[in-house]
Amino acid sequence: MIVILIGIAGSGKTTVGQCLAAHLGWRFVEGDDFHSPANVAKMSQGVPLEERDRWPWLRALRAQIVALQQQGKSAIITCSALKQRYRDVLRPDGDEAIQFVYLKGEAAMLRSRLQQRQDHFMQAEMLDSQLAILEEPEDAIAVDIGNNQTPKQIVAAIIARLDLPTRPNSES
Ligand SMILES: Nc1ncnc2c1ncn2[C@@H]1O[C@H](COP(=O)(O)OP(=O)(O)O)[C@@H](O)[C@H]1O
Ligand SMILES: O=C(O)[C@H](O)[C@@H](O)[C@H](O)[C@H](O)COP(=O)(O)O
Repeated sequence: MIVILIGIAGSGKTTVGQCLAAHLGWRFVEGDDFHSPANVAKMSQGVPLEERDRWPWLRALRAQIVALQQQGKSAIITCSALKQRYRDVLRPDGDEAIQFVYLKGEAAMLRSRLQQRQDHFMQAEMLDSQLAILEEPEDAIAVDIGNNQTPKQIVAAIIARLDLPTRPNSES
């Protein structure tokens, strides 16, 4: 099974995704690693990506998903995937073995997190552009990330909502 954590920058895709993958003993695939150097340079300068910048990135991630499925591997993947047509690249055929989990949080909290986050090309100034293009997914399981929930609590909520197996010897 492939679980794709989606949402606005700062929603915790990487943090929660690493925690969830460790808990399940699954691979973790960071979607941001599939950006071209040109995309990273653009975002580092505070310039939001355009559609044409996103297609190669999304297609590369899709290729990774297909490769994982061919190898019979389960994985947690992160990708903002803010628009329906981006999600359709990642899951073109409605494959039920690929599940989107939308980390849903309020803009003020996301902004404050991005202001505090260090060493990342995506700065807080980019938040408004992300909020502007977000198409709230109808094809995802939405998980609330508010109320000061810890990553572990959010992981537990995802596991419960998706009815995922937990390893007997994994830490909670
Ligand atoms: N549940 C949480 N509670 C508090 N801080 C969090 C939580 N999840 C993520 N963070 C912090 O918020 C920032 C953004 O998280 P990150 O995982 O990078 O989000 P994304 O990958 O969606 O952009 C990071 O500094 C991270 O440590
Ligand atoms: O972790 C984050 O801060 C975000 O996920 C971030 O890296 C970014 O959102 C995309 O990778 C860019 O693509 P979009 O402009 O399509 O979100």
